[in-house]
Amino acid sequence: MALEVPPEESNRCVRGCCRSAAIPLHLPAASFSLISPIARGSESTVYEARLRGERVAAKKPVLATSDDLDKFHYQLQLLCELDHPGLAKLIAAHARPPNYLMFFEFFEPPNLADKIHVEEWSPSIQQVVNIASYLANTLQYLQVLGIVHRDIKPANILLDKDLLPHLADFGLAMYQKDIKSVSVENWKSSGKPTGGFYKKNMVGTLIYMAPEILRKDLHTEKSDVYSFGISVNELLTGVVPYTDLRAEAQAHTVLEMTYTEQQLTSAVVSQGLRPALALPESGSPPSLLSLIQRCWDPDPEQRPSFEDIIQDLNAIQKHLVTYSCPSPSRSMNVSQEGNTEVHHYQEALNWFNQGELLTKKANKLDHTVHPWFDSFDRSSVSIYRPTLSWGSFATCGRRETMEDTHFMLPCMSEEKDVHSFGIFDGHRGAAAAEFSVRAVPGFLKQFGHTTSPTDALVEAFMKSDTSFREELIIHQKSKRIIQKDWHPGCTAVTALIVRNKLFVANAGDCRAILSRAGKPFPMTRVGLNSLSPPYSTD
Ligand SMILES: Nc1ncnc2c1ncn2[C@@H]1O[C@H](COP(=O)(O)OP(=O)(O)OP(=O)(O)O)[C@@H](O)[C@H]1O
Ligand SMILES: [Mn+2]
Repeated sequence: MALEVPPEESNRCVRGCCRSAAIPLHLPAASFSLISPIARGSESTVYEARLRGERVAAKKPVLATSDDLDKFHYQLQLLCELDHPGLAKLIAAHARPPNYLMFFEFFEPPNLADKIHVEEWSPSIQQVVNIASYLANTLQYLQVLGIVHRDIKPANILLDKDLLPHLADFGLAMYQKDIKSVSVENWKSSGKPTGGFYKKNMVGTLIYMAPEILRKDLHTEKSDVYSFGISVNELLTGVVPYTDLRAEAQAHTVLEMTYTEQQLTSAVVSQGLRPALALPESGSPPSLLSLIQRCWDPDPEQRPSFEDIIQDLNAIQKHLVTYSCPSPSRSMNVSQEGNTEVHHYQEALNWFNQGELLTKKANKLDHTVHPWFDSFDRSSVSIYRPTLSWGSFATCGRRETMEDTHFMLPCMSEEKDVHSFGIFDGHRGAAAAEFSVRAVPGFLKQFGHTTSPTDALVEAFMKSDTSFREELIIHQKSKRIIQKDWHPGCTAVTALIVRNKLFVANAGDCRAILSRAGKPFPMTRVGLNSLSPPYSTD
């Protein structure tokens, strides 16, 4: 086998139907090796593997028929189109005989199912809402692309080290348009659906399957909503659906002893049987329990869309955050808002999460160098080390809601001599300020490994600005933001202290003032997007 792959062949599969500018689809044999199996399914085996020295997960499908091969190419085409931080990312594939393999970003076991039922992990309500919310965002992304996943369940959800969920297993995923075309074809050719049609369309895992799927109707986004609801309840209760057991090993036996497949199917379809809902005594907010019940409504039309789900979860999350960690700005927010129930539609999006998600993705890179310290003379042993104290106060002013945000990150990186603080003053709503308060420090950490402090600040500002605009456009396109001509923004000021140097950056009219021996010293110029030269803190 050739060691090198000609460049024109590296980004396409053997048939030429799968192409990607970014993902190599034809690898030299020497570039990868399979180490040991992680999971064996009926359709594929997943291995821990190495790809160009990196630890990855390799999925090797069982390819027994030409139909299996078609499915592999279909899945690969679909995966090549996806790019979202909430997914287990495809990083390469080998789509040529004799080896058909897909390589994914590696996630340390256990997956969410094993975490709940083998480790018997009991997440807090906050953690459940967080996971549900990230997952709903990912599913919303798929829905905008017209994709249904068709196998949402905890075993297909992988966790990163921050316990954020990444959706995996696109073995059954399809474009909604293709599901329709299958049905039309079948009706045309035989006048009624064939057995093959039933088999092809009735996929997924029984306990997570919506009644319409069990009735052999077509799968829609709302069938994914159903499986999502069952999964969130499972996370909340820790119990395998339709059993009262936490540990999976016995649960399967109990499930089989209690119901045959047909009995369970008919109970779910005709008698509205559902898993036992989490109890309010467990601390689950009633709004969360009602959301789960709406997700598993027998009528798909009555189930919320992922858009609705995200909106509900954001409201729940806000409530939880407000009560579990009151901060000056948060509590101010509550007292100012009182119990007004008016929610602006665009505020239903969780901009904090959006900003964080974005930088999380890139922060995975493992860096060792830190050029921020390069500008320091290492020979000067006795450099001045400032003693830091910090605090914040926020007040809402005359507005109805708080539109300003801030972050305080003393000792922001592994290097304890780096500290950062920032304030964002929201304009036309809090969206940009909420997004930036997570995005700017995220990007600062990221760029801190490649550029000088000044460049890192410039880059962090610019990148947050462009990313926020991109997010806005995406959500406007997906109709999560329906308000026309809405242009939220914010001004910003950030202070970055690296050892004994202070760097200040501002955009717009946020000001930083240094008090030097009681004398005010302006660090920023109002109205200009400016970066101040470094000031020695001594
Ligand atoms: N990227 C990954 N990193 C680490 N582990 C993974 C990864 N992808 C999959 N796994 C592990 O392998 C298991 C099976 O993966 P996946 O669901 O993609 O394959 P499958 O053959 O379709 O499985 P099944 O048929 O059982 O649903 C997952 O539950 C997870 O534990
Ligand atoms: Mn799976």
